[in-house]
Amino acid sequence: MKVIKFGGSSLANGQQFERVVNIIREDSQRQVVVTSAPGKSATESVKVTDMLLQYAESCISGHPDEQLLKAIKVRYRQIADSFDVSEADLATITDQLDALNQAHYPSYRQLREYFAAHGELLNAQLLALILQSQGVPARFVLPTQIRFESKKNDEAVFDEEKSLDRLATFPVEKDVVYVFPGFFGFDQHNRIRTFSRGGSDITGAILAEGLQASLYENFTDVSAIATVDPNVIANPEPIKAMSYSEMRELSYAGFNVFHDEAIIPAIHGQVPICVKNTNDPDALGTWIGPASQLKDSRNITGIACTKHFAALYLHRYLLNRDSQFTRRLLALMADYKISYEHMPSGIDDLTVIFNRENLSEKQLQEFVQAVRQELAPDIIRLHDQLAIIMVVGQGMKNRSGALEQIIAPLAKEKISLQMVNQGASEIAIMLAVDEEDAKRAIKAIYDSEFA
Ligand SMILES: Nc1ncnc2c1ncn2[C@@H]1O[C@H](COP(=O)(O)OP(=O)(O)O)[C@@H](O)[C@H]1O
Ligand SMILES: N[C@@H](CC(=O)OP(=O)(O)O)C(=O)O
Repeated sequence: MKVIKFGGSSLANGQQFERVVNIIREDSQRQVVVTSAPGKSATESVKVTDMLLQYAESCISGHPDEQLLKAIKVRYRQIADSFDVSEADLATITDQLDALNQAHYPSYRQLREYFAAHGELLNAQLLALILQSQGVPARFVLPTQIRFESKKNDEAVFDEEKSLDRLATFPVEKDVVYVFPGFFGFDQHNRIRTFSRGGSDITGAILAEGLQASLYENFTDVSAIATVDPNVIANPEPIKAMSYSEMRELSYAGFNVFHDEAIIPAIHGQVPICVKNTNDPDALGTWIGPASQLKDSRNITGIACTKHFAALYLHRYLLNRDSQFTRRLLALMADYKISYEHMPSGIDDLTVIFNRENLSEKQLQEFVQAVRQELAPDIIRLHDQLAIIMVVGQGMKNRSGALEQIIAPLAKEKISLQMVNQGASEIAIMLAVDEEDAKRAIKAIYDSEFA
């Protein structure tokens, strides 16, 4: 049995749904289907999830945007119109949108999540109806198996163990196609909670693990994962195969074609993943699995980049002897809700690199001031507007000269390197450069390996 997930671009309109139906019918092993909400395509410029979140804000403000609600219904109607879905059946779906603003929610956060989840909830119901109308024995499944724990601060934490327990008793009958909505599940109070954005990939992965699928197929709008984000460099080399660890490093560092947290259930279940293109289903796509099964591994598999980082450099004589220094720094970071990404250190120096995207300038300055006061470093320096480039490759493991090969093209291009970390992960090298140099740096490294 295979789990097959379709992203928002694959389910954006009626034409895309036709392709999806054909892909499901083509292989009788494709029995567990996960849907995203209708996304963007050449003709649709907005994701339904974003429309629902905007609608949620209008309801919170006390002025529900009825035009927007209508526009969301139109998205589902346009899909239904491409098939044989009756008015009555469509109404069972769109009526659920009318009910959104009538329910009571424990918090605004939960209201937003509940509204957003309806993008996938309704799309899965619609796909099940469409499959049935085409003679496929499809069943919609409310994902009560996907479990979250709502914490005191209202955060929802995914509970893999409880989810697996529930999935262990899920009966997969021969020839039946099960359609699950992605992106959300239920907490201990049986209230809807969602993953972070792009989280339908995680639903697919946990179903693949829990139902012991032979393959997790993830259908999107590119024929393979490329060595570099195609929005940064045009027509980059495709990656035919890579290890779970390579994919996790690359997706965390900026390849948002696949959610980084979706790798973990796949690893636990040892289910290989194949990323494929709904618009070109015969293309081989990218295979992701255990490193031991890779036939050959290049020095560099991929180069990912994320902007909006800052580095705080601290210097104090004999800093390494002060066992409390790092602990107090991390406590301050927790107070400001900043989580660090990298922390290279030396005898007298420590740099902490963090994503500052959700910090205002004022919050950032307050944090720096608090560090100055609490820790009294001899030198404190903030380097803002950094881009983090992760160069990832299974082939770099235990290979001397890997770092030199990556850095040499940057020196040639006179790009100044703010930081390098070839730390805990033996398959990834982190480079920090000024944001304005990021694209040139990626191109220089890419050209030296692939051009
Ligand atoms: N390295 C990469 N290789 C391929 N696509 C990438 C890469 N990095 C980012 N992307 C982007 O990811 C997109 C697919 O992800 P997404 O838009 O979330 O699709 P879906 O709608 O299927 O969930 C691609 O169209 C591409 O713009
Ligand atoms: N629809 C949700 C969840 C998701 O996974 O979407 P997609 O598969 O289109 O990335 C989002 O937009 O975040």
